[in-house]
Amino acid sequence: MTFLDLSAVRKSYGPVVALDTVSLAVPEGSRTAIVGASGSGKTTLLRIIAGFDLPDAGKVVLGGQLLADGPQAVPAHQRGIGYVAQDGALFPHLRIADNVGFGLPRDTPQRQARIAELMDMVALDTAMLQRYPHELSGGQQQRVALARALAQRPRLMLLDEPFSALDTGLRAATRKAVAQLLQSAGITTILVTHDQAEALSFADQVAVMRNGQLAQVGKPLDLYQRPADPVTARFLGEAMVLSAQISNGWAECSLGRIPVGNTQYSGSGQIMLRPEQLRLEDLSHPQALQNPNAASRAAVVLEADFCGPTCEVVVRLLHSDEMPLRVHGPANHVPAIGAQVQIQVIGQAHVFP
Ligand SMILES: Nc1ncnc2c1ncn2[C@@H]1O[C@H](COP(=O)(O)OP(=O)(O)OP(=O)(O)O)[C@@H](O)[C@H]1O
Repeated sequence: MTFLDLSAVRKSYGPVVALDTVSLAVPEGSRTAIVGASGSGKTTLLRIIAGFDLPDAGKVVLGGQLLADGPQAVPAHQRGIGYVAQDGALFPHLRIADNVGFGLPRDTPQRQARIAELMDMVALDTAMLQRYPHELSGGQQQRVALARALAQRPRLMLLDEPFSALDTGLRAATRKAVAQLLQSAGITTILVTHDQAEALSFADQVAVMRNGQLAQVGKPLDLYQRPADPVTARFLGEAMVLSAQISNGWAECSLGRIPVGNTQYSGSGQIMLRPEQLRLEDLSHPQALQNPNAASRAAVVLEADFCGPTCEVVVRLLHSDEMPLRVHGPANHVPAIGAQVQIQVIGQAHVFP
């Protein structure tokens, strides 16, 4: 069931169109990630949902309540929406206890118990309550910011790049913990990020923004495997886009014949393969020689970089003027520069509609 419904929301700052007729349905209890390049309108959209900015036109409805109809709007503090900013925005001069309890009534016997309960929810030790924000790590500060937002028992939680200041390991762990916490509390959540991997792993719905519009909205796997266009494809991860002649469920391209997923289309078009769909095989491998696409898939290694668990190899097809292709291979087999190899294609290619 739709919990947050945005319809035809528009917002301009002078001549800059920040949001251009954005409509989005967010199901109750779900996690939606809004992902897009810098300046695409993500923060503007979040601020309009929170009530910090007003739309020029369009409606914002939450749980059946009309929050904004153009510039007619319910004020931010009456919306029941939690907001966690990029830097956590904790009050530096207040101890953690007062940061977490900032919006809670003072002088009530329940206050301390509620603060302790919130610390427990975000898996922080209550021994930290007497410290100041600068005495906590970045990840701990983000959890305090989340606890402060949860204190209001929000109907909807908005997270604006809350993990971006954390280093890689802490970032993934904090993201996972926050996702689990919000899911178990049943709080509908919207995460804004410019990190596509973060969006794909956090959310059950991903909305890709481009130039103030939603380019595509869908489930993470659907968007990754079946992007609407090459720009969205490349935004969500590495993608190889090849010209092809498509008919009867097959694409003829510089890599030979490849089965395609969406078979309705026929004619000339473009197909996409992800790097994990390509493998390199030694040309002397018996399977390589038997492959009917053997000639078109022969390639020479241009670059091979060892990257820890994998190696990244750039190859050029021997019998085509196709741009060099990037392949992720196992780290225990880094091919030599100049070696001749054969490309294996795994699974189906995606045809751009
Ligand atoms: N207060 C403002 N005054 C004027 N222009 C603004 C204002 N806020 C945002 N903009 C413009 O609106 C557009 C969308 O900005 P927004 O901050 O929503 O993008 P974003 O996708 O969140 O970007 P980033 O990832 O860099 O935070 C940009 O062109 C930005 O310059």
